[in-house]
Amino acid sequence: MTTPNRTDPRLELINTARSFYQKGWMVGTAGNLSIRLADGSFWITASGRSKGELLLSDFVCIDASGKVQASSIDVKPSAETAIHQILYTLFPEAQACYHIHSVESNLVTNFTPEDDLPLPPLEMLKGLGVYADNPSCVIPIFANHLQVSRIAAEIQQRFTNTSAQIPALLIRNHGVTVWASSPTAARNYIEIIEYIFRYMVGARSLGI
Ligand SMILES: CSC[C@@H](O)[C@@H](O)C(=O)COP(=O)(O)O
Ligand SMILES: [Zn+2]
Repeated sequence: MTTPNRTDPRLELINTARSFYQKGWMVGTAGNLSIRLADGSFWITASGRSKGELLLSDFVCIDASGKVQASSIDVKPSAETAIHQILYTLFPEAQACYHIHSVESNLVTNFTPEDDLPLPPLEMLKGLGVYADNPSCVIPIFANHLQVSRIAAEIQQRFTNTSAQIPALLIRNHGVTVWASSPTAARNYIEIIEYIFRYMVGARSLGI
């Protein structure tokens, strides 16, 4: 294993996973996080590891062609690596991709049978890059296939045909994924989209 230094991206992912775990968004082994490096490779959480207590050894490096790098072959990559891979391909500016399983991100996927969920016109949308008066914004919902490669293929198909209004997507009864140009931005996007989902669930329970 390589020796970590202060700029080792795995340290950022360990801290972020612990923070998301404490918020109840990465309980048990749920969710996966990745950071892309300058050479196109990316570090991703290993499959089935407790996200509240990740170690430097709980990561796999995937090279730009999608193969596990030789130094990581004894660790199994996240089962959802194909989703990170396709998002990095679709959005070349993306440097981080975070996927979490909050209760609210599951609940809101049942608010519509359609493959787009309208978001309320909240000020917080500006934090996702939506600047408009009374914005009309949607987040795409994908089916949760057991075969993750099918989810990745449908993401590819959809974003090849339609641009993304916000850097986030939902998988039905599963969770939310964001991509961003930096790890800090990805963390902010997760926190902002979660605030919006919490608002939506609260508003529905109040009947407004
Ligand atoms: C708690 S099971 C969740 C998994 O099936 C999956 O959806 C997930 O997010 C974590 O899978 P992993 O392979 O550990 O990255
Ligand atoms: Zn998941």
